[in-house]
Amino acid sequence: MNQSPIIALDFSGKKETMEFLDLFGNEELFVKIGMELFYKEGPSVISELKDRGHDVFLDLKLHDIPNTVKRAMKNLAQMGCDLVNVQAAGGSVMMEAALEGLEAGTPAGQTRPLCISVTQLTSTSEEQMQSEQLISASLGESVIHYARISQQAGLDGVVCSVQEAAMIASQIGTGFLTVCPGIRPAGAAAGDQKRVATPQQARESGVSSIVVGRPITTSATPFESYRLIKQEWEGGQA
Ligand SMILES: O=C(O)c1cc(=O)[nH]c(=O)n1[C@@H]1O[C@H](COP(=O)(O)O)[C@@H](O)[C@H]1O
Repeated sequence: MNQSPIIALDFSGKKETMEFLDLFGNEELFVKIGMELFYKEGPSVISELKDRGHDVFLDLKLHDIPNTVKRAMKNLAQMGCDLVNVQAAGGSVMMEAALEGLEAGTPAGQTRPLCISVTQLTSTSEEQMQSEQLISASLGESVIHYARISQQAGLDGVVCSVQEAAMIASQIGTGFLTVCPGIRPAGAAAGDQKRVATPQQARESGVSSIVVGRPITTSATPFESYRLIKQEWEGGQA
């Protein structure tokens, strides 16, 4: 998978999104389309981003009964995105169904989008997980458990925080993707994120990919912020 930091394009519409991307010139990016943008613009935003040469993570976090997820994934596979996701809490049968849908929908001659599951949102603390989801295990144990059932279902990896990534690599294997949001350069505001880490900590923990939104999208100089985060993530000098 493309190793560039994945930029979360959490914008309200296409115009704002494209104006933002124009600031990056010809840089080939890995971008993430979330619910806000997709629910406004629909599939056309994916093809426009692909036409601009970007890799696309479509982050809709599917979580429904297996039949519904399978049929939805069949449609998403036809949109040309590179990476999609589901909520691991939907269960292993739902995750298997997601893969079946993706395989059925992938046009002949193309590779199916990678599929990862969200374990515990990076905006969730251990205390909140235990009191609201009534999970008595630790947050780390819950993430590992979800990672294990996701791998058994055939998924390509998980979304987790940097804090759990090394444990997943050692217990599940390094070929299994760990895609980590909650990335904050030193001193940046955490906002609603609870399990945060710097790009350097992400690199040192061996995560596969980082997802970065507001530290880039709300910056006065987005391309410069992206460049610095990428440098720190790759281990170069800022
Ligand atoms: O699936 C995701 O992408 C995701 C999972 C998760 O556990 N936490 C999380 O923050 N995300 C997404 O990652 C992005 C993080 O954005 P910032 O907090 O602005 O950097 C947002 O678009 C979230 O929707």
